[in-house]
Amino acid sequence: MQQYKILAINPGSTSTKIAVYTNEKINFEQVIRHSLDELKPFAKIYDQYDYRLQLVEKALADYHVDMESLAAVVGRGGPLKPLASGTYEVNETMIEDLKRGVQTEHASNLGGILAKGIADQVNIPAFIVDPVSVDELQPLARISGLPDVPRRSLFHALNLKAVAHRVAKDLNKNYDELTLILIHLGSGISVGVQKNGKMIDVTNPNDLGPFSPERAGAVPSYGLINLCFSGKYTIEDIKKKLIGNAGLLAHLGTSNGRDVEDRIAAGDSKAALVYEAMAYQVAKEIGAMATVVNGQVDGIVLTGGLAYSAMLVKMITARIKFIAPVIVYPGEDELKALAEGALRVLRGEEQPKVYK
Ligand SMILES: Nc1ncnc2c1ncn2[C@@H]1O[C@H](COP(=O)(O)OP(=O)(O)O)[C@@H](O)[C@H]1O
Ligand SMILES: CCCC(=O)OP(=O)(O)O
Repeated sequence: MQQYKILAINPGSTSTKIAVYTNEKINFEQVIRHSLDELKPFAKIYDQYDYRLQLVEKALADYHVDMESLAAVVGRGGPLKPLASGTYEVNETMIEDLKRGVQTEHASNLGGILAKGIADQVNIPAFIVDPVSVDELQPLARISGLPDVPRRSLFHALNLKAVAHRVAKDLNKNYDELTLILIHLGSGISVGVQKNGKMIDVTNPNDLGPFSPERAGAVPSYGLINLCFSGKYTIEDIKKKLIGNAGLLAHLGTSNGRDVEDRIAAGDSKAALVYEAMAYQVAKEIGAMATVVNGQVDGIVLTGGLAYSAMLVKMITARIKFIAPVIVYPGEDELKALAEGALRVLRGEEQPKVYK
């Protein structure tokens, strides 16, 4: 069997995760952490490019990776223009959109740019897979109460699509025939419903749905308007308040689920209330998504870091198990999902999509 060595890069807000795979087998994985102080000098996400590139190149050198041995480099895709699910070859149009953050600033905008920067050094293709702007919303799901503020499809597409494929395989069912409610329980929380292989409705963890360890989710709009026009905050302050300094962190001073559970075990009633409120909001959103498909749900899938928490999974499950069986796939394997997306193209199983 032909051997393809692939470098996968997943830039997050405080880390850059990299891994090298030979076909489906991992050779090594490294999480490069970035402290707030290290990132402070960079006004925009793209300004971090050289800094992160050097760290990735150093990691490759430390692991003695011969760049000439790579068949492709693949990065997590950012909030590009709304697009279909799949693997895309990184092109100049994409690079321009990633640089300027065409929909919004997000660390994942660096994924495709870093992949291309490294791939070009050895003349191999660079790809992204299932970027956060995968958009398969049905028309009904796009309408909000304000015509000039439509609902947008921005979510943990890479992890949720990969997990949906895993569920189909494990249940021995056809991916396209399953109806699943899929929930990424990470530092942000996405809740979506997938029917016939398409995520027909989903909450953007940065502006809708449940609150999460670091983000506000949907907040009462009147209160938010008053906050915005109080004169106390700039637009950047408000964005940071909603995305990064909200949720568990705002209520409890930590975004770490394990710390919250330790506090609950020690009798902290505020921690218990807030943690249960997060589970309650997740469950409510799952209930809402069940109505999208008239309750005809094959499975509810909990994934992401917080799905390791037996306590949280129990609290959510108690409220939703009447809808459909609950399936738990803790953690995320986005690096593997990236490598697999690149492999499908290298093996000719899938045509790379072209970003326009
Ligand atoms: N065993 C655990 N118990 C409780 N919370 C956990 C556990 N493992 C991870 N978490 C929490 O999961 C969250 C991070 O999830 P993750 O999927 O890694 O995030 P991201 O979406 O940012 O990649 C953090 O709040 C972390 O504290
Ligand atoms: C923009 C939606 C996806 C998302 O929130 O990703 P992160 O949790 O990695 O910021």
